[in-house]
Amino acid sequence: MMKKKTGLLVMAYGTPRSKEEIEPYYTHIRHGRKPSEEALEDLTNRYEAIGGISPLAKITEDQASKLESFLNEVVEDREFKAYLGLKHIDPFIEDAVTKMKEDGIEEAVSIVLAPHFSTFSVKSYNGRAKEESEKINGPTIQSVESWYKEPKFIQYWSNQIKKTMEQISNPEKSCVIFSAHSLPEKILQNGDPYPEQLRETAELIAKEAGINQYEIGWQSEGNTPEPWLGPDVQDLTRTLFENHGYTSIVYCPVGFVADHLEVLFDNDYECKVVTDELGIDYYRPEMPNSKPEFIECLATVIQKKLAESK
Ligand SMILES: CC1=C(CCC(=O)O)c2cc3nc(cc4[nH]c(cc5[nH]c(cc1n2)c(C)c5CCC(=O)O)c(CCC(=O)O)c4C)C(CCC(=O)O)=C3C
Ligand SMILES: [Fe+2]
Repeated sequence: MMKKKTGLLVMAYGTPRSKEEIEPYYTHIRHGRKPSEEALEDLTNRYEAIGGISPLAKITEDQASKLESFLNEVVEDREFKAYLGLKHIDPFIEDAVTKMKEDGIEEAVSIVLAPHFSTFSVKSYNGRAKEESEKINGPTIQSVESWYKEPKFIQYWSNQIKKTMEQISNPEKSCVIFSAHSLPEKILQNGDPYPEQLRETAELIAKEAGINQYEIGWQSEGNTPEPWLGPDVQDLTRTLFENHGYTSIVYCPVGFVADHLEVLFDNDYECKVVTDELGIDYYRPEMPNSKPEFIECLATVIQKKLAESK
């Protein structure tokens, strides 16, 4: 059978690969404005605290290449080639689209390695990809908009929670916090679906895992004067302890898919400072990374997208 060559555009946030790359990366996040010495030092120290640099670069590459292999095993009529396109560091999203064009790819499918749609995140990834392909008369791109309720994703987290609950001696006094990256509250004015999608993910996972003590929290908010979505996971931990006397908290940062700064620092360090202070137990199930069941989940999402246009 003739296999249709298909570009697999895998988009992700990106991370510095060395200490030297922290400044240009941070400058890109800040729309070209250099960070102050102080802000740069603060970010460098946070990377230092998780081992010098983030494991994210390697994990993202691994996720993309495993997804390519998996799809090539299960899909008979296509030959996928993965292209990594990053938001804040090279290879940028535009670089990936250009490369696909150079490689003679006419048809592509894209996915963002973040489950929930927001105008701040997924919309800008997909917009940049489309804009570039229009500019260079490049491949047509079918974009996955969100995959926060894909049953295999729900299954992944519910299995992780069940495993964690087995380690807890009195699970009836535990609470699960489902979280995602906070965004400026102004997204709500335009009816952004992001908070509702996180709520839906949480409800589906809780039902599947058979838990009824859970809350939604927000984490990693930016350092700007405008209001951000709350409650913040650290504040929420204190409130939950005061109101319910929970003896353990299970942090599930379901808005992310890998071990990176937001999880390894904002959860594993910052939230743990709070649970230690309160004298309660901290749990954080394993992130999906490139575990086979997660790669299969992403492949299913891609296959469903491609089936829509048949
Ligand atoms: C929605 C969202 C996701 C999830 C969806 C997605 O994955 O797309 C995400 C993921 C990530 N964010 C990351 C890193 C950073 N994000 C920052 C700053 C910001 N993030 C924002 C949003 C998001 N970020 C926003 C609104 C800002 C404020 C500046 C702005 O308006 O754009 C800053 C600046 C300093 C600071 O504030 O800490 C850093 C270093 C890393 C890599 C970690 C690593 O290297 O291990 C990852 C996966
Ligand atoms: Fe971020």
